[in-house]
Amino acid sequence: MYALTAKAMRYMDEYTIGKGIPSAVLMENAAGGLVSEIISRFPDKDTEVLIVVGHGNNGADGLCVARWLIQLGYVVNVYFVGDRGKVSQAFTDQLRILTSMSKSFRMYGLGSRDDLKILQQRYDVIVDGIFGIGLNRRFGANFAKFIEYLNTKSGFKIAIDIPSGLNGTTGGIMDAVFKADLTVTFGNYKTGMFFGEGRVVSGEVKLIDIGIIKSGYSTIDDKLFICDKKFLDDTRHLALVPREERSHKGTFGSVGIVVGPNAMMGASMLAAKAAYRCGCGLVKIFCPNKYVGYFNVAIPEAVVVPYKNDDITGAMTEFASSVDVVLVGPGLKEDSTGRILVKQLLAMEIKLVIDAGALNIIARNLKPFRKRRASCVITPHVGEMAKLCDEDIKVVDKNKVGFIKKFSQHYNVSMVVKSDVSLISLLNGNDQRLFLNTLGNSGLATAGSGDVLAGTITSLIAQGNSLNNSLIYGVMIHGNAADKLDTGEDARRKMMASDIVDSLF
Ligand SMILES: NC(=O)C1=CN([C@@H]2O[C@H](COP(=O)(O)OP(=O)(O)OC[C@H]3O[C@@H](n4cnc5c(N)ncnc54)[C@H](O)[C@@H]3O)[C@@H](O)[C@H]2O)[C@@H](O)CC1
Ligand SMILES: Nc1ncnc2c1ncn2[C@@H]1O[C@H](COP(=O)(O)OP(=O)(O)O)[C@@H](O)[C@H]1O
Ligand SMILES: [K+]
Repeated sequence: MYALTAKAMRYMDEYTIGKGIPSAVLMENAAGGLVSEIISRFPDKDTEVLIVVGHGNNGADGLCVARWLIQLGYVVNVYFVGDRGKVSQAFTDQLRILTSMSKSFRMYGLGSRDDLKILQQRYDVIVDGIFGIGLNRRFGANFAKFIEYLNTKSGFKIAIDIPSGLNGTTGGIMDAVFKADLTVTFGNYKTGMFFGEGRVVSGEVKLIDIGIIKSGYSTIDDKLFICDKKFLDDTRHLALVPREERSHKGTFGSVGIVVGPNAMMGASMLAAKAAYRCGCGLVKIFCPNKYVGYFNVAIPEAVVVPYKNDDITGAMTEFASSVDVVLVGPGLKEDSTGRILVKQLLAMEIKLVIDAGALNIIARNLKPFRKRRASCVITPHVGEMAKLCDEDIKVVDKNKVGFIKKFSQHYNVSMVVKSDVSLISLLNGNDQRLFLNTLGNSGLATAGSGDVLAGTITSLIAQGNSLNNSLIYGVMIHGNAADKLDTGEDARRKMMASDIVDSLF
């Protein structure tokens, strides 16, 4: 299941229609899905429903929903807020069917001042069919005022396909936006529901299968595969190597964590704990002599390998060669020793997870990264990604899909760009696949949760999983750990990185 841009979704609609499925059938399927949602939440036939329709196919969906509800015996009023001269063919067809089947039906909002009273009534449910994915420009003050008026009304608010005023691709708001409690979306999620204001204004999102023909996806470049709980549960056992019963600690691989001389030690400690919690057999920590005692106390399960400042490179080569995968970056300072450590690791033929401070070092000079011999994955948050791309953070944040796509291809690296909805790019030769993670919650917005993710991914690699699977399942398992703790707003408020470690698996 994908999230698509508005343009790609229109293409998929047209592709499906071109394969012989009439638009009216898609619309009937869409309305059927939406009506089922209303019935399950409002089974009482006395429920009063206001459906607001624009002149396009989103409005046509609204008319189709009205017909179903009227037939089922609900109390329904339909209010038109479009341009009468521009109604779409589907709108005309749906209106004709509706008026033929329900002789007493009357659409309000066509000019009579009395119609305002209909709008001002109290409704149990308000359905928004003003704009869908056809919204392609700002709509100005009148529409904005109307939508804002709807937002002030009481009643459960349902958006058809996407909330009117939300840009289906970017999540930006065009003048005003309908604030939905529920969005019933058709065929695929729209990318705009996950970016910008999208998550907030869409409310709960229900995806309805309307019969879109799947072969059309193959030509769409920017599709984002959705990583949700169902995908994690259904595929985890297929993607990750099983834990053998006939085993010893060597069976499950070793993680090496490189700690710099002026490090924030807590970050490496969290990563080390997460690595153990995710099942690797051994965690080794390469750190300055002066830190040995702290690590021994904080994480007695780890093997601490101290180094002196006079032979860092030799000691590190030996250390990195003694483990299955190395993690560098959490807590790492951008000083001269940090730079030496990163440069050295990039030059080695090892498996490497690069995070945080190490990414900032790489961003200053991308040449060694481009020429690296290490097979690696990188885990920047949006700020680190902006540095890597030498761009303003706001510019990157607005077009994360574009930046991850390009960077991942250009530097031939699988990666995640972390945020409230993380994006993942997996490379397999020339094949690039993009994913959007929906697991996790605002409890993760706490210092150290990125270190826990880095430890999680590194541990999965140590156990023999591919870099790509470790990256994507690491992100999902990390988000799921936070979701397991999420019993409500207070639980999200008090969540700390250490709690997330304890909730892994
Ligand atoms: N094509 C199909 O067969 C299907 C379409 N469906 C529905 O159709 C919707 C898309 O319909 P449309 O493409 O007709 O467009 P919309 O109904 O989303 O947009 C409304 C109309 O407003 C116009 N418009 C755009 N921006 C405007 C602005 N700023 N001010 C004033 N008018 C503006 C557009 O030209 C369009 O005619 C989907 O969101 C979905 O609800 C679904 O029923 C699924 C099947
Ligand atoms: N609001 C949120 N909803 C879901 N996940 C979040 C949210 N905020 C942060 N995260 C996740 O938490 C982690 C934070 O990582 P990062 O920014 O590197 O933190 P730190 O450097 O403090 O460890 C990422 O995996 C990110 O996707
Ligand atoms: K809508």
